[in-house]
Amino acid sequence: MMDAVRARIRDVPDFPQKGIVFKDITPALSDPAIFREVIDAFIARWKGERIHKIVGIESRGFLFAAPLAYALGAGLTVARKPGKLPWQTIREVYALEYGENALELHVDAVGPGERVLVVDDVLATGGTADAVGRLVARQGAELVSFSFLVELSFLHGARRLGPERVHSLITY
Ligand SMILES: O=P(O)(O)OC[C@H]1O[C@H](OP(=O)(O)OP(=O)(O)O)[C@H](O)[C@@H]1O
Ligand SMILES: Nc1ncnc2[nH]cnc12
Repeated sequence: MMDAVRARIRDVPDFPQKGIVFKDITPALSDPAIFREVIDAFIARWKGERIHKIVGIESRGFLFAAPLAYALGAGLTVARKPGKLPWQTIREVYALEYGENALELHVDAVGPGERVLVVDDVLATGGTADAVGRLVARQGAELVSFSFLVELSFLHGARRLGPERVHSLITY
């Protein structure tokens, strides 16, 4: 299981800067059978978990959050880079494997009583997902888990997020 998907994720050395080995997921998306296998695996993990809303993280997280929300019958919302969301927002700053950034969420994106799943393509240091977890918590929603296609375990992002609330389809 997942071996065919793993085979379609390629390493790109020194992208976007020297010393980073970038996991390029685009070959896994462009093959229809592989893309289906990925989305079906996310669905299999989260169906029956009463997820009310999925937060997709800009930008590659959107690719998985949207079909998963559709399949689960959950709502979809987005955590975006600063200045992209038109309504009133809250913001959290975070350090990335390569730099620093911030993410925003609409104030009414999630709220009390909602079971929320945060979805992204890659878990590296966990800084990005942790920031989104803080945004969700600030709005009083219940953060059920974080779910990723790829986890780079040597960067210990799961330790940072809390291993019991981290799910990954493929681990390196
Ligand atoms: O665990 P971390 O160390 O925080 O890194 C993981 C994040 O980095 C990448 O996003 P990036 O900021 O490159 O944005 P993109 O998806 O728009 O390319 C990736 O898609 C994750 O969101
Ligand atoms: N090495 C990596 N490959 C792909 N996405 C990433 N996001 C952060 N680090 C990454």
